Amino acid sequence: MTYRAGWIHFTNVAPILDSLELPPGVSAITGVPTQMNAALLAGEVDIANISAVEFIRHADILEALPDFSVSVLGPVYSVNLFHTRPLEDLRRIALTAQSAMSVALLEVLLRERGLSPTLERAEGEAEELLSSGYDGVLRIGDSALREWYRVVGPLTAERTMTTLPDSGRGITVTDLAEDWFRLTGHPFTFAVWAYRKDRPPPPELVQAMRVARRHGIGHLADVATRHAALLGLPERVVQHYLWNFRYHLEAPDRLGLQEFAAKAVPHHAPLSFGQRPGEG
Ligand SMILES: C=C(O[C@@H]1C=C(C(=O)O)C=C[C@H]1O)C(=O)O
Repeated sequence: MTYRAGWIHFTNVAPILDSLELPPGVSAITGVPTQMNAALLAGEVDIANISAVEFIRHADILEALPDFSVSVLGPVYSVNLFHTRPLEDLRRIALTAQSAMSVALLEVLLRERGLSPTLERAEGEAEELLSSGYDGVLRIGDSALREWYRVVGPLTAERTMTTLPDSGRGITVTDLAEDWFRLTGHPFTFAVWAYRKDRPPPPELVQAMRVARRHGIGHLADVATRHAALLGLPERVVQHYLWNFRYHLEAPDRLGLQEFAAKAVPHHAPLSFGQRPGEG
């Protein structure tokens, strides 16, 4: 029987997925986070890089690979709240239907501040939604990265990725991963590679993923050049964006994940991870 994978193929997973060669007997489909979350939970795929919050919510039936994640310490650049008033004054926020993780993170960050604006699902570009009745817009992934750069860019000799302002064109951009870092001092884990406990991946697939990741990270400049062209962004932006991710679910990432789990899903089942290479 074929083993079925579901990949969220945003640019941030390009260093793992672009050069992945699926072993015989493994097939793959792609989609946005909410589609892949649903596909895994419905049993339509056997493994997927899903929103970490769904892994936490379904910790009774899911297990995660022990050494794969999409995490960051500090800003992520592609999970953004675009807003036209200070956070404290926001009344109506448009959420993206693509994401489970960023919505759960936004809810935690608002609750920590004692804020309760109206949250509604609405698609479209942040700038358009901000001029049609919303004072905040949550966006993720490649389009959020592009919109962030349109608002706060361009980079110059003096303005680097770490010194760009957080506003432009009358819009402020709050990077949710950076806000999480200010609140907790921990990394934030957006995605883990989860599978149903009764359908663990064949070892050849996990090994192929490790090989692909090593290749991607070893050739990050090439990956960035290719994706900068696809995204229509400067190479400098995409190289920094990719370099900034933590792809190995290391101890600090797990700490951040546990802390998020305690805040967002208080009564979750214990999180389970497969064996690390060389363990057991
Ligand atoms: C950081 C990102 O990570 C993604 C965001 C997800 C979500 O918001 O549910 C899910 C998987 C991640 O790969 C992003 O795409 O901007």
